[in-house]
Amino acid sequence: MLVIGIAGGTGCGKTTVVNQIVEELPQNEVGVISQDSYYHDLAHLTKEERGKVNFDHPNSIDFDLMIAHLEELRNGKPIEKPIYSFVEETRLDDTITVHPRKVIIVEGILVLSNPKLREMFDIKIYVHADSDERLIRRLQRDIKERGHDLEKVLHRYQTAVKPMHQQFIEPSKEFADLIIPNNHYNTVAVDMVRTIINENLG
Ligand SMILES: Nc1ncnc2c1ncn2[C@@H]1O[C@H](COP(=O)(O)OP(=O)(O)O)[C@@H](O)[C@H]1O
Ligand SMILES: Nc1ccn([C@@H]2O[C@H](COP(=O)(O)O)[C@@H](O)[C@H]2O)c(=O)n1
Repeated sequence: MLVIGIAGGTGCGKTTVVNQIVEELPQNEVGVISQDSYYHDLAHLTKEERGKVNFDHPNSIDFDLMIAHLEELRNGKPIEKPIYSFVEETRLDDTITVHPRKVIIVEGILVLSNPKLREMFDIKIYVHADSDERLIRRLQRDIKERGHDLEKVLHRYQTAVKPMHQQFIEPSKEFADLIIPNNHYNTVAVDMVRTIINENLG
């Protein structure tokens, strides 16, 4: 199994890049695990309390479960991946079965900052976009898709997203084998990653 880790700050385009990579590959050969699925279950907190959690700090992620799941997949076993609701800001009761695949892509803001997880990647990629680009994209996405208002997005950006990016995410760039510039759509880089994957599938 080939395991590819893809990190980068919020709004840099990780999900978009992963979708573009996967789009033209055989569906049953490639699987995706997103760090977003592994936020700790906060069902015991009220919605107001959940709203105050720092979702950009490594402690907000259940890395133990994420690593255990990746190990299971590498051992040829299926996993029950949690489902996270950004609107409710907690895990849902349901899970999704993910089967082992020849290629697994693991994406998320902090996936290169966790040493144990990082060691499991055969290829480490960091997607870069300037912070102003990322903030603009984040504002548009969170208001449209994640049920947040302008004030909430900006407050979170200043109090958690930006400081955690500087402390944990940006420094993890040094572990990358490949940095994808993504201020603009980067089809060349996407094609290159797809070529590497195809070589492994073939
Ligand atoms: N290169 C790009 N140029 C313009 N918009 C982009 C680009 N890449 C992604 N986006 C848009 O930015 C938003 C955030 O992208 P997404 O892939 O969800 O980022 P991430 O997963 O890193 O948070 C989405 O609305 C997406 O359509
Ligand atoms: N309840 C939550 C949980 C997380 N976030 C934000 O998601 C960002 C990471 O996801 P990306 O798709 O943007 O990489 C992270 O910056 C968290 O602040 C949230 O808004 N609400």
